[in-house]
Amino acid sequence: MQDAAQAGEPSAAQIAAALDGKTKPQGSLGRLEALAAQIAALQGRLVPKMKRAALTIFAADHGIAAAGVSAFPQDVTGQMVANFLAGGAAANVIAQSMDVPVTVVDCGVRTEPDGRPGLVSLRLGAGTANSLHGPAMAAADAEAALDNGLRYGAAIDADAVCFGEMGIANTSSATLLAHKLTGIPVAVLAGRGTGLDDEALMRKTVILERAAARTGRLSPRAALAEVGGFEIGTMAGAMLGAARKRRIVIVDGFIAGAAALLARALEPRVDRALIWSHRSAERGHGALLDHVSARPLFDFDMRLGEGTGALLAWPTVRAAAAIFRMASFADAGVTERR
Ligand SMILES: Cc1cc2ncn([C@H]3O[C@H](COP(=O)(O)O)[C@@H](O)[C@H]3O)c2cc1C
Ligand SMILES: O=C(O)c1cccnc1
Repeated sequence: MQDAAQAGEPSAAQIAAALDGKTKPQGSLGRLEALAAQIAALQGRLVPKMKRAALTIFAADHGIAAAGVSAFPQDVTGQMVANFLAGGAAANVIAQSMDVPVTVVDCGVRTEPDGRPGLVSLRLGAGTANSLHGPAMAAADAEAALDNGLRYGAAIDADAVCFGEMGIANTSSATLLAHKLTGIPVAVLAGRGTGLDDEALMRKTVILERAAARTGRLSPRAALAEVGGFEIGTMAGAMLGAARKRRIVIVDGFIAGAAALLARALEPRVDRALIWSHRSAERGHGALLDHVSARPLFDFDMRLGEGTGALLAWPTVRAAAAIFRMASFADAGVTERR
């Protein structure tokens, strides 16, 4: 639902009229026009500013990794954090190709990364506990993750924020969180993650169904505490913080999608800031997107995370904002349709 425009800001009708007055057949830029309208409504101006994007990668470890739900060992989380800081990961090279700066936020990697430029510490511990046996984190840590994220997200100096994540076994935490928030069955949401084979996926599904059965219906905050992750909670808070400052939030894949579900559950108005970048190849992502009636911009069979999908959407978001700078029929002396 479109929010009512605030005093002095263009209404949805005024934004639509501005787009319709540009030198093109009405609606001919298709979904780019819908994106443009969303950006103008969020910023409350007819010529929105969309110059700078920034990527943040939220990283943390997950106790449920001990249940054998990932194809990779837990140490890879910390090793990849070092790789991000050295500039060697997929997210780094894609971001660099677009001049987008990268920040890594340590939300609770098992072994604390060495302080390096580009690293922000919002650590809540050395990873979560195994949610198969008990709560992943204390209620106070869930609250702290959201608060840390809120402050961090509000302080990012960019017109659009891309959020990615790193955390071995976090497709499991995202599956459980999305299940608790939406009621979509675990078996629909659980996927291959880093590359489980058929048998390992069956085992993962059984394990996650057991973990889900440990608790009943949960509030959003309780769901984060019971089955979530430090990086997922911090990212959800950052989505809220950035959206409150009227920044576009470009949502990445399955795990970021679960964080967005949490952010929406806490504050439905965040929706006006969210742009769902891509449909991940991770099994449950389609069901998650359908649940929020989101139609992502593209489907590249990607299933990496790190914010790689969000980054690829950035040039399209920037181009969408630019169409407000087109000449109108009147400005350019172009004859309008009969
Ligand atoms: C080398 C490597 C780089 C990654 N970059 C993102 N992920 C992705 O895979 C993980 C989730 O999958 P699962 O739940 O199966 O562990 C997350 O860290 C996610 O960001 C990676 C995974 C690996 C192995
Ligand atoms: O869609 C994602 O974000 C994803 C999928 C698999 C593994 N890591 C991330």
